[in-house]
Amino acid sequence: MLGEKDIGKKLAGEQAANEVQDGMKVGLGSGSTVYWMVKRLGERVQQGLKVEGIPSSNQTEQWAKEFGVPLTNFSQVDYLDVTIDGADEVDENLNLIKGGGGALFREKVIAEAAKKFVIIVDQSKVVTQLGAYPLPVEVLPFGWEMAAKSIEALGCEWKLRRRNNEIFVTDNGNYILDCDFGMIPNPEELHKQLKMIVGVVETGLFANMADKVIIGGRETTKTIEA
Ligand SMILES: O=C(CO)[C@H](O)[C@H](O)COP(=O)(O)O
Repeated sequence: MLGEKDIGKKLAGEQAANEVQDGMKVGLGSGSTVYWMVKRLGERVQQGLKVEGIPSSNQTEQWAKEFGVPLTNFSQVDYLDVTIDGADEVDENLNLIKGGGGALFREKVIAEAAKKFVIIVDQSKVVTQLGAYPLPVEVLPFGWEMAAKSIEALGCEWKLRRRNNEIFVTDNGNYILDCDFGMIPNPEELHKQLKMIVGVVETGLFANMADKVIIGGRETTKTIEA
């Protein structure tokens, strides 16, 4: 049986998939909310919907194949009609923290490539200000310790992400630093500062990018548009 959060994720994911139109090129985000979106999209493909997706992670690629969503890549298409992705936090201005699953770099690429960027979350992800969730920052393995020192100097405590006692390695072969900055009053400025640091590949701050957020509750969804 699904818990309350999972019901919200499923409702939001399915609604976003239901809004995809015939012929669209779709950026497929990552995470457990995206799972429901890809599953529903696959059902619609079986019913005749024509779409092509670009996945943002190996896991999403696997789900797309499992559910029968046709895939393409950036050598075949130069834009996406819509990208649908989850988030770890969403603030009142639709700024996001992403990267809990470690797919933030590819997620940012498919978000940038899309005419419309739609976020799907359960109610628990909505906050007044970003920062309770530690900010994921993807760094190159070579000299990551140097990048970590520079990031720390911006005022955070960081942890190198591990999984099963091993260093977590992204689909791009990089590491993730989970950075606790406390509350983040200016996400765009912090993102810019982090991107200046040598070795930082991408940050999980998605400032002023989302066009629409679908929030799944226990029984219904609520939509906020930018
Ligand atoms: O940014 C992400 C992965 O890098 C995910 O979209 C984010 O972590 C939300 O995941 P979930 O839907 O499982 O809560």
